[in-house]
Amino acid sequence: MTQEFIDKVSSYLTPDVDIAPISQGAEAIVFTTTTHPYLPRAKDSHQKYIIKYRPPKRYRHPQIDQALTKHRTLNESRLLAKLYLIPGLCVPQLIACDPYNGFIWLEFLGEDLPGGHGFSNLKNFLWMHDQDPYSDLVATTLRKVGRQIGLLHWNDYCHGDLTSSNIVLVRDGARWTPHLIDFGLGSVSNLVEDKGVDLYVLERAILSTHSKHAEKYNAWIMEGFEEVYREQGAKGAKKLKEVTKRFEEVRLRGRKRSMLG
Ligand SMILES: Nc1ncnc2c1ncn2[C@@H]1O[C@H](COP(=O)(O)OP(=O)(O)OP(=O)(O)O)[C@@H](O)[C@H]1O
Repeated sequence: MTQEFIDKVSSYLTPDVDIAPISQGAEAIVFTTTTHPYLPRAKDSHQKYIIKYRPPKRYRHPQIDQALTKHRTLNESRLLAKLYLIPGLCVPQLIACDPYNGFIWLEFLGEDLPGGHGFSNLKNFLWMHDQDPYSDLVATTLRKVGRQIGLLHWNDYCHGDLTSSNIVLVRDGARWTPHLIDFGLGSVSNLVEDKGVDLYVLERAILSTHSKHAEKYNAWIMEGFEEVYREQGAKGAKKLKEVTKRFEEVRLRGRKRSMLG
């Protein structure tokens, strides 16, 4: 992560806002902060927030770059605000958005897993349980992951980059509640194609990182996903058929593609 960006962000936010970089992706630099954008700091509070910043891309024409940053920041913020209102769906709460400068402030989710297993995203959680992959805890958590995706799709939203790192687990006693993060490529969509691709991307992600147990893991995710649709009666069952059929087609296309190289 370049110091130049950190200094730029720090001077824009003023020194009153502490920032610690945690990730630099293709799109954005993500920081944690203990400062809320407009509430006073509670005494002894260890509350953390996320600041997601889309830096300018020098290779783009400045005006196009500004317009794109504004569009993507707004798109992600709007989606999060709408998704947060869907009962049962778990996404980070949107705290503030500065689309012209490419900043989003979010609720911080998750924690460090015990035993140095890293941050509590689904990928690390599955690594942590590599020795007990068929435990009730793993099965229940993966079904809950499937339910989150089911709820997202049933409400006609698609994620666009559904990997196991973009599913954060929040501790709830001895259990975990999956939350979906990173809606930078998300969309409002009723297209079965988009839903099939979401399911395929996650299936591939799990296959590539947890190949030994991937079949079982993906089956549990699909159980949770299907449950949500079936709860909607005949209409849900019909839509489920369409999505799973397209998922199978996307999978076949993916196989052909990987055979051809
Ligand atoms: N609300 C959140 N709570 C906790 N951690 C978060 C949150 N949002 C993002 N992160 C952390 O920051 C990382 C990057 O965030 P995000 O995926 O939104 O950015 P990105 O630039 O689109 O990333 P990438 O290009 O790698 O997909 C996440 O993988 C996660 O570890």
